[in-house]
Amino acid sequence: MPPAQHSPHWHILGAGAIGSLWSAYWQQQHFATTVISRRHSGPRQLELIAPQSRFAFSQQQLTAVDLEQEIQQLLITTKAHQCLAAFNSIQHRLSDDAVIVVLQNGMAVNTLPTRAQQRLYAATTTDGAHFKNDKTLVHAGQGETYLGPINAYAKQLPADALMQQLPSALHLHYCLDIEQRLWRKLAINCAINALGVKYQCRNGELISNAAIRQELIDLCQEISMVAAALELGPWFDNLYQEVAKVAQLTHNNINSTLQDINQGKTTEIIALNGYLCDIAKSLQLATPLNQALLELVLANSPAQ
Ligand SMILES: NC(=O)C1=CN([C@@H]2O[C@H](COP(=O)(O)OP(=O)(O)OC[C@H]3O[C@@H](n4cnc5c(N)ncnc54)[C@H](OP(=O)(O)O)[C@@H]3O)[C@@H](O)[C@H]2O)C=CC1
Ligand SMILES: CC(C)(CO)C(=O)C(=O)O
Repeated sequence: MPPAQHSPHWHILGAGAIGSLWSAYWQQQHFATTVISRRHSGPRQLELIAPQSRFAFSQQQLTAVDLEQEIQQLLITTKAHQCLAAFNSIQHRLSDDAVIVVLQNGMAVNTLPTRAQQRLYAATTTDGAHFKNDKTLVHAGQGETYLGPINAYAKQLPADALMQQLPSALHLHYCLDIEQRLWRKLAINCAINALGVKYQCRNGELISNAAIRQELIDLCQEISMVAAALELGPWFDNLYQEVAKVAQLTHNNINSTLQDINQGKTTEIIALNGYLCDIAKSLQLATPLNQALLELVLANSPAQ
């Protein structure tokens, strides 16, 4: 079926696992999408294996140089440390009133030099997606995605106007406190990921092993201290309990930082514990546990 008339055309910058997942579901709804790739131009045939469905889809790929069309709607799903460079590579193609959604871990969304009337949103997800091979994408866990406005112009657009453009197969929630949600995810990742690297363990062992659990509790206290100084709210007061719930729910997971290291990839650690340590420093707070874990992960990572 051809794309519905007047349906939005989404460009996806960072078509790895999450970006391709969104592109698959958009295509299922017959929305036009274009993937902006660092390396390739041309079509790509893929298959999505999801909890409730399985279907073939294709991606139209273009490099930033080959882009001709003005971008009106942009989803950014690079890793956090890739976000600014990726954004800068396509800036000139963005319309003055483009809608930009940044879905990734960390806070890089706050560094993007958007123009005054561009609408900037951030999103955070507990969906799980990975490529089984070059052509097969797996939507491993149906999660929840929270999305909300970052700048004043985005706040002016009614939530429905944006939500009806997004894939209906995903569990999406519009929220006005998206910064708070990003911080929650950041705190959870700061607690789980580097410690998982230190002990080379799955998430569940962080709470089932008494010695590691004590380290996790201490780490959570340090993160809560920073959150308290930033007045992020009572959710962070019982951070260990929140982290333990996530570790339990994902007990069989190898966290994404450990996976990146195992695959020889650059990790997002600078955007996680690195970001937290920088904020703490600016508040004159000491975060020795986060700092030590940051250094440990960097020492185990390929060049950042
Ligand atoms: N996968 C998951 O289950 C989850 C992921 N997340 C978060 O979502 C974000 C995306 O994760 P994920 O999809 O797994 O990551 P991937 O590494 O699979 O995807 C990132 C993509 O960005 C591309 N990219 C990087 N720089 C550029 C650039 N300058 N121009 C164009 N493309 C670029 C990469 O392309 P190249 O091939 O060229 O490197 C890659 O395809 C991360 O922040 C992650 O933490 C959150 C929850 C779950
Ligand atoms: C929640 C958690 C820790 C699940 O593994 C994650 O987001 C990650 O691995 O980055």
